[in-house]
Amino acid sequence: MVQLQKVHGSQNQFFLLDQTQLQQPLSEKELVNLAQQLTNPKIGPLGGADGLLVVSTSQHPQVLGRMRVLNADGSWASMCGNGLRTVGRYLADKYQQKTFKVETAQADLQVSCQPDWAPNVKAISVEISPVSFAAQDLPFENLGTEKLFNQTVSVLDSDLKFTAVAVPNPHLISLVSPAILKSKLLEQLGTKLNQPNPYFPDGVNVSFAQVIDSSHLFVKTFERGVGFTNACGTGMSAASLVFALTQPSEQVLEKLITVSNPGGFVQTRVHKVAQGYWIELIGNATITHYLQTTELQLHQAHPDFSKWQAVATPEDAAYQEFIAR
Ligand SMILES: N[C@@H](CCC[C@H](N)C(=O)O)C(=O)O
Repeated sequence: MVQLQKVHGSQNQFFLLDQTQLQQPLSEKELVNLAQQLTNPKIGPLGGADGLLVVSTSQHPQVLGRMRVLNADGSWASMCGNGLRTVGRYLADKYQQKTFKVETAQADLQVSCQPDWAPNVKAISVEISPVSFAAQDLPFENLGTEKLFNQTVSVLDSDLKFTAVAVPNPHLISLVSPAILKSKLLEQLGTKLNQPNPYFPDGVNVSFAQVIDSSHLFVKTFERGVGFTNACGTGMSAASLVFALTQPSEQVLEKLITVSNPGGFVQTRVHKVAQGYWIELIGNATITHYLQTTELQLHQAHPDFSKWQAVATPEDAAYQEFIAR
């Protein structure tokens, strides 16, 4: 039998598959198909999810494992902050280690177990990096600039100021008023920029952030390859960086920021180093269910999810109680 997990970070939901359990690891094509089917709310188990996290071995020295990320639509993502916390927890449990690195598409990133936020609410801190503002790293084009930093862009909106930043997955961030946050604009922009468009050829995660005070943001994200999610870890990290850099009078660098989101909250800290910036992202890493299936099922073009066994853990109830408080 093979065991998968259903996990979440701030209720950004994923299935987690450790390919090292399999006699024959899934091919790239099989992984894409599995992600599309598992995450589909109409046919996937447990109401689907936002993505599939794929764990495998890493050949890099001093690294505990490798994480790859598939969005719900089957596109690959170069990074996932909420996902890395849950993969970090998985590897911490598997290898009984508290501080280690995980290989991701562009970098080996630091993970460290934190004290539980509450009984049955495990917390993990992860490194979000590398950070780049260069157009070719998102990529974006036809916006009349090589770097989009706190600028209006008439083809996107006449008033809002945008920053484009790769962490390293691509994000477009705007600090907005509560009225804009409530409007349809985020959905309209997210939809426009995640279908074929002249500006972001690979799509982009779009986040609106409301500054609540100098140590508190609220961030909502329309994700590339998914749509609205309860939270986007890299989006909240990117928004914290944009807040720190565009509002220097708030002196946010190196300080803990609480970032609320529709699924709960995380904490971030923006660090300035010689090479630029990196962001620390701290938040829950919750296992909601263990799923059992056969290796044969995973290789099927149309897995029969009615044959998969799901066992709930007490962790989601604990998380819900924690955020309600
Ligand atoms: N939810 C994630 C980001 C997942 C990938 C993203 N949709 C992309 O395509 O870049 C997070 O927590 O960071």
